[in-house]
Amino acid sequence: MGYNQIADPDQRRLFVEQAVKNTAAAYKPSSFFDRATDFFLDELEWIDGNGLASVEGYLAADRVGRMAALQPSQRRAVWNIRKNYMATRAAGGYPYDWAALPAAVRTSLAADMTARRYKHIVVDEAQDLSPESIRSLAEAIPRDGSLTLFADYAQQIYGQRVSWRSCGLKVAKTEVFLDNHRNSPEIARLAIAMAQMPHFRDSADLVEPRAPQRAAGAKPTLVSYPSIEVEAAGVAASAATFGKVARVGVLARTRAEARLAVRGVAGVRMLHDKMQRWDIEAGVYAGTYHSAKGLEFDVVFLPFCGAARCPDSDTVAAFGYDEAASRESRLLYVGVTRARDELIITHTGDPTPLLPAAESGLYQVTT
Ligand SMILES: Nc1ncnc2c1ncn2[C@@H]1O[C@H](COP(=O)(O)OP(=O)(O)OP(=O)(O)O)[C@@H](O)[C@H]1O
Repeated sequence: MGYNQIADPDQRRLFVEQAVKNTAAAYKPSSFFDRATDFFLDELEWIDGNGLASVEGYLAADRVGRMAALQPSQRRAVWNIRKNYMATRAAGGYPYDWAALPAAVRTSLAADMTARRYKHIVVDEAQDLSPESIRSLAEAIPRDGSLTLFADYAQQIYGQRVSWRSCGLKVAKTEVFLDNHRNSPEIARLAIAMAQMPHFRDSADLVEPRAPQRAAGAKPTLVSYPSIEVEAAGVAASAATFGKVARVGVLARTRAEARLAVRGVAGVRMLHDKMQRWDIEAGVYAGTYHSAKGLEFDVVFLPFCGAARCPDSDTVAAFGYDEAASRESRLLYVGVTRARDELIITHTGDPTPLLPAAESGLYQVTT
């Protein structure tokens, strides 16, 4: 398998768009095929992530999450899109995409009788691995080896919404980590309240942390602004001030939003997904919630948490409100739990309904 045989996400999107058009042409006109490409991308990724190799298996599979269940005829249409996509992709010179790799790895390993290279595998941030990825790792170790996964289900942020318990593996031992040594009690209290909100809860895999271990600090601050421009300028000015003495994270949904909220701040370091190392000194760091996964800051700003922008309208259009709310609140949860001492959440207009209300007593509210 060569690296250049794997379709990258942009190529995958183009091939899927084409496959939706090709498949729709064989059906009577139906609004089903007008759904956002993100919806089809997500559904195909879910099929691969669960290792579903036949239409019967797909028709019988339960889907975790809040999206309205697809009708059997719609699932058959998705399966036809998948077949068309795979053929179009292969004809384009790409026998694989990233979602298809775990199944391909499993097939290779099943035929590979040579000694396994690693006896023990440890994975951090495993909540976003699909069942098929976990199975492929389990098959990469010898019978007397071990696979250890560290995962926080509340931080599952790559939309697949799979339960890692559904891998069918024999679990030798489960250890639950309940202590929170990172967040101040006030920040942890907000995170716990978020995890208890109805749109957040949807899985037995969620473990609620116990009361925080650290000394008391300040309540998270909720700041209201009259416009997005004033909000961005306000965040940039405060982040620059805090950044002289502390590690400050400015986290948003997109890089563009994060950049907007630190415009004009000298020496900002942008976070990115593939960071190999992370500077530990004081300063302002900015990036997406995704890129902040696993990191921590003394002070965190979460700008643009107004109801008009959160949940994101494109995500709502692709997946429906309930599923979008569930996904987006996990992103916010990752942002909230990056903060050690100070958390400043800002919004224009009403605050997002994905956070506990301004009147909950969990914040200092300022305008
Ligand atoms: N037993 C402990 N006593 C004091 N501090 C601790 C202890 N364990 C961890 N910490 C501190 O708590 C913070 C969070 O720890 P760590 O990064 O291991 O958590 P995590 O579960 O990987 O977090 P996440 O998955 O949310 O990124 C770190 O600053 C770490 O130094």
